[in-house]
Amino acid sequence: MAQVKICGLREAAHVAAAVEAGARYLGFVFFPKSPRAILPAQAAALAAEVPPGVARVGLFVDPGDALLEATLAAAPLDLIQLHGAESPARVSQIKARFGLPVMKAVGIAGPQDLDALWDYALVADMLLVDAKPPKDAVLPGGNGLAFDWRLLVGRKWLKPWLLAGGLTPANVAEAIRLTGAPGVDVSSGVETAPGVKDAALIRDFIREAAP
Ligand SMILES: O=C(O)c1ccccc1N[C@@H]1O[C@H](COP(=O)(O)O)[C@@H](O)[C@H]1O
Repeated sequence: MAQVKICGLREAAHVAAAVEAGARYLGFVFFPKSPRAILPAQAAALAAEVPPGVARVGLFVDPGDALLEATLAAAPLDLIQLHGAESPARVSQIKARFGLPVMKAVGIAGPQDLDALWDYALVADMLLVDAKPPKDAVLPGGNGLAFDWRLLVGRKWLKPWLLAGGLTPANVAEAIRLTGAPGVDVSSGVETAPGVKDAALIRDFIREAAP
């Protein structure tokens, strides 16, 4: 049964829907350019309602220490998701300085991108295997774009990992079957418009991913 992360949550009703349906990770986006961006104080209010056993994930894009410090001081988080161009050294530095596990996102467009997963597996606690964004994209993730899942067939990494990128209630079961992903992460695929989550889609997604 695949573990599910629902990312980009901003409303208590959607947090509750995800938790009740069995989500294992809930993501809060601390990247101002995202339509899913949330303030630390708002995330803190949502995070306070999350029961033990469900991890509260803070998503950052190339964050400086000051942003991490201020966000972590305001909102209780269990896992830091790094979704920018952070180097392996920066991942190690953030882990050491802030004392939280780190999940590093790696964008995949072709077989040449898979090597980076090995480098990050040495320093990150988890990997997030996502589609590489188009060159002109404003967001480095959360674009609802999938990559060729066949690239992952038969691959294993040293760390737990989640599959992401263009997943929806309609395709997530096939994505898990093909790749063997132990977990999946979704944002756009459970929305009716960018940044607008839908409780029914959240439930559908979790049911399809973790039947
Ligand atoms: O969701 C966002 O707005 C976002 C912004 C910046 C970086 C990553 C973001 N989301 C992550 O992107 C992937 C895939 O999202 P989608 O399902 O294709 O929309 C997922 O890991 C989100 O956590």
